[in-house]
Amino acid sequence: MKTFGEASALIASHVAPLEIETVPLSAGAGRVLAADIRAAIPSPRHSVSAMDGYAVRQSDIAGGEPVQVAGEARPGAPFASVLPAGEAVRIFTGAPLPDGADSVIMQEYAQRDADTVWFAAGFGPAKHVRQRGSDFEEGAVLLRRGTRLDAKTLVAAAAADVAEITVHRQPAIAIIATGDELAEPGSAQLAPYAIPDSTSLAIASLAQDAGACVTSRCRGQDDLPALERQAGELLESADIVIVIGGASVGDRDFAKPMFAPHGLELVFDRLAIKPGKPVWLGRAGARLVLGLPGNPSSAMVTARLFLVPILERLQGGEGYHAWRDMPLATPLPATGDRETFARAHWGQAGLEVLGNQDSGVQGGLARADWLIRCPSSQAGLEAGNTVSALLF
Ligand SMILES: Nc1nc2c(c(=O)[nH]1)N[C@H]1C(S)=C(S)[C@@H](COP(=O)(O)OP(=O)(O)OC[C@H]3O[C@@H](n4cnc5c(N)ncnc54)[C@H](O)[C@@H]3O)O[C@H]1N2
Ligand code: MOO
Repeated sequence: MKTFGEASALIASHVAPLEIETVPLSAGAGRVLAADIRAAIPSPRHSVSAMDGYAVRQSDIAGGEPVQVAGEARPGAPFASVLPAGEAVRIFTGAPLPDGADSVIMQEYAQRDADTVWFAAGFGPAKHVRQRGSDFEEGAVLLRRGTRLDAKTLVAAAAADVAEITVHRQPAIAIIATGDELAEPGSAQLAPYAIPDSTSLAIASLAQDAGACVTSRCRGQDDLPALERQAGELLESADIVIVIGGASVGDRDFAKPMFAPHGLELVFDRLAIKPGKPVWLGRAGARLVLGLPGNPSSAMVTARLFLVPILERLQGGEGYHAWRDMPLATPLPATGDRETFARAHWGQAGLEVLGNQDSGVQGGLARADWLIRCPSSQAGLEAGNTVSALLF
C-alpha cells in the first residue's frame, strides 16, 4: 500500500491547473488569481483628511484667534483653489487636502460663527492627513498570482481599480453516492433498513468551499450496468467525479468497475492510512475520478486530505497541506501499522482528541475541527506534547 506522502506526491504530478479565463471582478469571490493584480491608481489617490474639521497651514494658526473660513472641501469635491495664508477650509473625512494646507484640526476643537472659526488650544500636533500613496502606490502589486479572492483580498482588488481579473477556470465537480441503502435525508425513516445519504451534501459543500462548482449530485444503486451509465453521464459534465462508497473489496463494491468501460486508469488505490484505507484516485480520459470510502468519517477525512489539494491544484495553487504544530490537551492513543489522522477539537488548553475515532462516526464530526497527523507505530502521547495538525 502507498503512504499518504506518496499519494500526495502523485496528486502533485498528475493534477495540472485548468485553463485561464477573464471574469468581471464582481464575479471574483472565491476564484484563484492567475495573474498578479497591480494598482491602477494610488491609495489614497490624493492626500486627504482623516477627520471632519478644518484644513489649515499649522504654522499659521495660534489657538484662540479668529480665522476666516475660505470654503469647503468634500470627498469627490475639493476646494477649488489654494488655501489663502492664515485662513482655514472646512473639510470632511476623505476630502482632498487643499493645496497650501498641511494639517486638519478636528471640529471638536473648533467653534464656528458664520465664516469665522476659533480653534481651542491643544488641537495639535497631530496632522490628521493621509498622504497620497501611503497605503499603496500606483503600479504596486497588491495581490499575487495564486491568491484566492476572499472578503479581505476583494477589498484590495477593488481598491486597485480593476474591472476584470484573470483566474483559473473553476473546477466542475460531479458527485455520486453509491449504495442500495442510501436515501434522501428526511426519507430514510420511511423504510426499515434505509439510511440517510449523509455525505454527498457534505462533500458538495466542502468542494464549493474549496472553489469548485458542483454540476451534479446523485445517488446510485448497487447495479453495475446502471452505475456504468451514470458514470458516463457524470464524466461528461465535470472535470472531476467523486464516487462515495463501494471502494472496498465487497462483492457489490462497484466504484472502480463502474468507470472501467470509460477507460479508468488508477493513479493510486488503497493507502496505508487510517481512516480512509480504500480511498483511490484515477483518470478517465481528461477527467479525474476520486473514490472516497463509504464510512462517513473516512469520506470526510479523505476529502480533506486529497480532494481539497486536488481542487487547489486545478485552480493554480500548490495544494500543500498547512500543517501546524499544536499542543495536545488530552492523551493521544498509540497508532497501529497505518499513518493515522485523529479527529480533534480545539479547546481552551489545546487539541482535545475526540473519544470515538470510528470511521462510521457522523454525529461526532460536528465537533471535529482539526486532524492530528500521527505516524504509524507511534507510542501513545500524553497531554502537553506537540503534534502536527491540519484544519479540518
Ligand atoms: N474485508 C474488508 N472489508 C472492509 C475493508 C477491508 O479492507 N477489507 N475496508 C474497510 C474500510 S477501511 C472501509 S472505510 C469500508 C469502506 O468501504 P466502501 O467504500 O466500500 O463503503 P460501503 O461499503 O459502500 O459503505 C460503508 C459504510 O458506509 C455507509 N455509507 C456509504 N455511503 C454513505 C453515504 N453517502 N452516507 C452515509 N453513509 C454511507 C454504508 O452504509 C456502510 O455502512 O470498508 C471496510 N470493509
Ligand atoms: O479506514 Mo476505513 O476508512 O476504517 O474506515
